[in-house]
Amino acid sequence: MILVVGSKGMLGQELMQVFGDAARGVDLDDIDITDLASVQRVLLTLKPRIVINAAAYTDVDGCQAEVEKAMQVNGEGVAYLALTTKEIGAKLVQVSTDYIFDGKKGSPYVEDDLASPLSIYGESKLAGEMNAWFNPDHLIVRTQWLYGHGGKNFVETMLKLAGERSELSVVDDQTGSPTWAYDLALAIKALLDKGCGGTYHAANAGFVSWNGFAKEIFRLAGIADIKVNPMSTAELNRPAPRPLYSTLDCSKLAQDTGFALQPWQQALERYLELRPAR
Ligand SMILES: NC(=O)C1=CN([C@@H]2O[C@H](COP(=O)(O)OP(=O)(O)OC[C@H]3O[C@@H](n4cnc5c(N)ncnc54)[C@H](OP(=O)(O)O)[C@@H]3O)[C@@H](O)[C@H]2O)C=CC1
Ligand SMILES: Cc1cn([C@H]2C[C@H](O)[C@@H](COP(=O)(O)OP(=O)(O)O[C@H]3O[C@@H](C)C(=O)[C@@H](O)[C@H]3O)O2)c(=O)[nH]c1=O
Repeated sequence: MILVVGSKGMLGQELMQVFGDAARGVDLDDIDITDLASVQRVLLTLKPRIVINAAAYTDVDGCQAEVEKAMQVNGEGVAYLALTTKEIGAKLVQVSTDYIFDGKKGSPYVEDDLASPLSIYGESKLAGEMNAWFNPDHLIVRTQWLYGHGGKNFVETMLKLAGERSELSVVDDQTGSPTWAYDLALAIKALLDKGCGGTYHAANAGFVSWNGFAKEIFRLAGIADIKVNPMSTAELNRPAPRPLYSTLDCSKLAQDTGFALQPWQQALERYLELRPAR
């Protein structure tokens, strides 16, 4: 059995869809990953073969203010999962982020590039990656700019704002690859099907700025009566610094599994098509 921890989250819900009957899900009502006794109770009872950790504290600005919570959920929680999965002979899949990089490389990041997080969220997720190594049988999958059904995300925020305003300012100096959580779940399945371990990057193909992403969301959603103005990250002045260029090179994933994520525009189009039904 595959245990999805954080199964009610945005990625967790897609993992439950993709793995179907092979998966069982737990979330905060059943397990608190910051509590070793809770992790041991659930894992020693259920004895999964694989644990996918999709639980995290993902509010990037929130992490900047709540450092201890960020380190506990995104860092220590992973240590507890790694130690306990090792104890029961299970594999640990840890989901991580482009925000472990500083965005100064100027070209897509490969798995071995040096991590240098700018924010507390990025630091806590890097701590989580390192803690995953407590279980030698681990798979770390880094992704970025996720959106999906049933989650708070940029696509849903833009569509909501379009109903309230006629003009928006969106940053045009941060570049990344918007990634559909469903496609990421398929990539994780492909990696597990091939028995892969170590670190992989998985994001939809191509890249864009948040501003360009917003414009494409409105174009595909048929929303013409909204103006999207450019804005710099400095002008937006959010509490947590973000990397300016953090696209992920996903060729290792393609080489080792034969699976490549579709271009981000196609994924977004499909997501918007399916959205009313979900
Ligand atoms: N969202 C994004 O843009 C990106 C996300 N990622 C990574 O992908 C993974 C999935 O992210 P996403 O689906 O957006 O996350 P969500 O925030 O949507 O879901 C996380 C889930 O974990 C639960 N959770 C929080 N704390 C604990 C805890 N202590 N014990 C057990 N469960 C807990 C949350 O419950 P509750 O809601 O009640 O707090 C929620 O159900 C994370 O590792 C994230 O860092 C990587 C790159 C981009
Ligand atoms: C709502 C809004 C956002 N923005 C900007 C702020 C930010 O730089 C960008 C996206 O906003 P978000 O709050 O969705 O971004 P953010 O929380 O930084 O998203 C990140 O989340 C974590 C969990 C990750 O791991 C990252 O890969 C990334 O997806 O758009 C505007 O410029 N105008 C707006 O009206």
